[in-house]
Amino acid sequence: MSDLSQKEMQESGRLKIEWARNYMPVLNQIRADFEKEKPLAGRRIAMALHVEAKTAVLVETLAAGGAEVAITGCNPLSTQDDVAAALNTSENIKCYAKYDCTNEEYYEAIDKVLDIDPDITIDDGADLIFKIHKERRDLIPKIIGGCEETTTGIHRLIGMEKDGALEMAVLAVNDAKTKFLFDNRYGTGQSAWDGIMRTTNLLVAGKTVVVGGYGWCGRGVAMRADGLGAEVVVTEIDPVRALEARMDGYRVMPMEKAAEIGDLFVTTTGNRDILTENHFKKMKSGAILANAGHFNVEIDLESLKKMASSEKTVRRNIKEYVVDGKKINVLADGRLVNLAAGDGHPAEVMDMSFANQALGVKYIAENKLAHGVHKVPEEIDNYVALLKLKSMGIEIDTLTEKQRNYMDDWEEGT
Ligand SMILES: NC(=O)c1ccc[n+]([C@@H]2O[C@H](COP(=O)([O-])OP(=O)(O)OC[C@H]3O[C@@H](n4cnc5c(N)ncnc54)[C@H](O)[C@@H]3O)[C@@H](O)[C@H]2O)c1
Ligand SMILES: N[C@@H](CCSC[C@H]1O[C@@H](n2cnc3c(=O)[nH]cnc32)[C@H](O)[C@@H]1O)C(=O)O
Repeated sequence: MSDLSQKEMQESGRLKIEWARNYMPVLNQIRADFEKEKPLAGRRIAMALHVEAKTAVLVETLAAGGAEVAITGCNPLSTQDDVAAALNTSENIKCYAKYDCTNEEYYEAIDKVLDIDPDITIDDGADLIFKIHKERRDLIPKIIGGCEETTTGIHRLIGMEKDGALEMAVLAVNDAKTKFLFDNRYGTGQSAWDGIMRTTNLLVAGKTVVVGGYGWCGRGVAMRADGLGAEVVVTEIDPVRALEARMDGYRVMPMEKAAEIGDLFVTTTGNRDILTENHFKKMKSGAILANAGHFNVEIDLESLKKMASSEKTVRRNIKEYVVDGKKINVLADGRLVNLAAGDGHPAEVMDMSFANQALGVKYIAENKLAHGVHKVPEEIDNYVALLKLKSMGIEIDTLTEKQRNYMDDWEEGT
């Protein structure tokens, strides 16, 4: 990509954005409404999201609503530089993201985004909010609210709220039904496999796939592995989820045991140390490890590096570590395999996630929210679902008055 001229980069990014936009009907409807109503006129929005085509469609929707937007990445390996270049040609949008940036560059870009002096933030992992609370506290009085895209980000913000440390309102976008039921499950289910398959060019059928965590992402990853012909093993720490995995037809066991039989491991927990030294020692030669959860600590790379007698890149986005003469392959440096080694979720699911973001930002702009973590209002969730159904040409029934009364009536029996 770096061999392309700036103009070619912009054109390549623009084509990607147009392609994604064609499959994001809900966000397109919201954009049309925003263009007419300008609900974000005069607003300054700071964003840290994966900078790729679908995110660009969201950014342009917010700008169409009248906002000035500054954006950077939320993962050093998920930025697509051509999309970033295209965004920088749009009016009222400034993009600071860069693929494969150093830690220093990553946080410098976060600072640049915050220099817009935001009244609204949009995060994926709460990087902006943490920076604001720790180092840019002068910004706090002007901020009217923020949106958080992902499960782990919300867990941490709730932690901050409990400690009395959260000094702004945040909308928990991940927890909207039209987000996590589709994005985390069907999105991660498809895009993690897309990333793994395009990176390895190997067959999934006949392999033993170990999925770490059976939350919404884990369910999607397990379901699609099953569909591709793998034998699926799930590891969990939550007894109810472990039971669900078993009843959904998968084998359940501790990672200690799964490590011995897995060909391919996918972590989806949002936690750390899911695959560690003990497990690496037990793995078969040729084992492939990928992370589709949160940061690059689900796979304990530090230990793996220490244990390995050698380490080399054997294919783009695959690092082979030799441990006791066995080859252990890690995809995308343990970062999100769907974004760092793929193009992220399909446009149709990001359509709903980002519709919640756009309407969430409008909601923050129009309501004075108290400090703390707030739910996305049910009306927004249902509106997104209805628009999506409409775009798919699907109609549903509505309750009659008689049915409504019957459901609530405690006096009606058999
Ligand atoms: N790759 C992506 O594009 C993508 C998309 C959505 C969410 N996420 C991220 O993926 C992670 C999971 O999200 P989710 O919505 O599925 O969350 P979730 O809370 O529904 O699921 C996480 C599961 O992991 C389990 N778990 C925790 N520690 C474990 C351990 N040590 N061993 C085994 N299981 C363990 C939990 O019990 C839970 O069932 C989060 O970090 C989220 O931010 C990634
Ligand atoms: N910033 C952290 C957090 C995990 S990202 C997980 C989030 O990424 C979002 N996501 C997945 N695919 C895409 C995409 O293609 N574009 C933008 N966001 C995406 C998805 O909504 C999910 O909640 C990290 O990079 O490690």
